Amino acid sequence: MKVKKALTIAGSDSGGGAGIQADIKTFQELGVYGMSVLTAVTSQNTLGVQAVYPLPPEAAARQIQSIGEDIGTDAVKTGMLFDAAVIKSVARSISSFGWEKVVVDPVMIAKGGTSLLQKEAIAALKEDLLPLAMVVTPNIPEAEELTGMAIKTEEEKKEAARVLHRLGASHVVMKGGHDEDVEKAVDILFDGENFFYFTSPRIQTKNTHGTGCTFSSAIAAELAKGHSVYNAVSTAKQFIQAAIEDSIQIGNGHGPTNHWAFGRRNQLGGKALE
Ligand SMILES: Nc1ncnc2c1ncn2[C@@H]1O[C@H](COP(=O)(O)OP(=O)(O)O)[C@@H](O)[C@H]1O
Ligand SMILES: Cc1ncc(COP(=O)(O)OP(=O)(O)O)c(N)n1
Repeated sequence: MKVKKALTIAGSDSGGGAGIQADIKTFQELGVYGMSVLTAVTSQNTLGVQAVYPLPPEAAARQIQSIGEDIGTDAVKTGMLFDAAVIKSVARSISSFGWEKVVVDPVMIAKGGTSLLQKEAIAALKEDLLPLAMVVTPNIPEAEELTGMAIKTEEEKKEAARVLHRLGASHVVMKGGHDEDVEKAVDILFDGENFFYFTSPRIQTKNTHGTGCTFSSAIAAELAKGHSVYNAVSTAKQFIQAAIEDSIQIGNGHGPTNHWAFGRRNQLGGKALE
């Protein structure tokens, strides 16, 4: 059987809603063989992040080497990288294997406010990783950090996308999950020339833990299958919409999105799950 493969380079979320766990579940649901390179272990649940245990940069390099020298991958997604040394090590390893379908989710801060990226690592993210990105997927606060711009209006979002494209990312998706006063969740894709809008109804729920991780890993899975960036983002948007609509009420804080909703709905002809 010929399978497509995707690799996530990210941190572990013990609660299973974000990080490596969200990525692997998404890969599986989208029919892609998932592999993981761990950069940090977090003690985390629906209430937030209780502790972060970063791994040394050699650990990431060695794991990537093990995968690259034997199995290979059709696409890569990066998530929580925590510090500059890990970012540089990951960028070197990705370049050395010549992997091109790279989705960079520039994870900075978890929902409860815990930092998942050191402030001084932002320069490395811009200089070392963005030039390798086929797609970068910032939320608005992340785009503000990366560009140094205050982003409020649609024109500012488009200008930020142009700046990130100039920094080397071939496609930019400006995610609209944080525009809570807007009725729709609007993500804007920029390919260096044109802007494309992906719009869905905003779902009123507190269970949005892991939305960014799930969205970016869905893009990586679709790229691994050979789809265009536009089609990959389009499927990822449908995947995350279903995952939030059918989100899971567990724990006492922000519950996780539902990774099996998209596939099960397709089996049920589009109906929401009971
Ligand atoms: N309440 C919501 N309703 C519908 N879509 C949402 C909602 N919140 C986030 N999204 C979508 O989830 C994806 C991740 O966005 P976002 O939450 O901004 O990322 P992050 O988790 O990195 O902050 C985007 O496609 C965004 O439009
Ligand atoms: C280990 C780990 N990686 C990334 C995140 C951030 O996930 P995200 O999808 O942005 O979701 P929220 O944290 O905003 O719920 C994380 N929390 N943990």
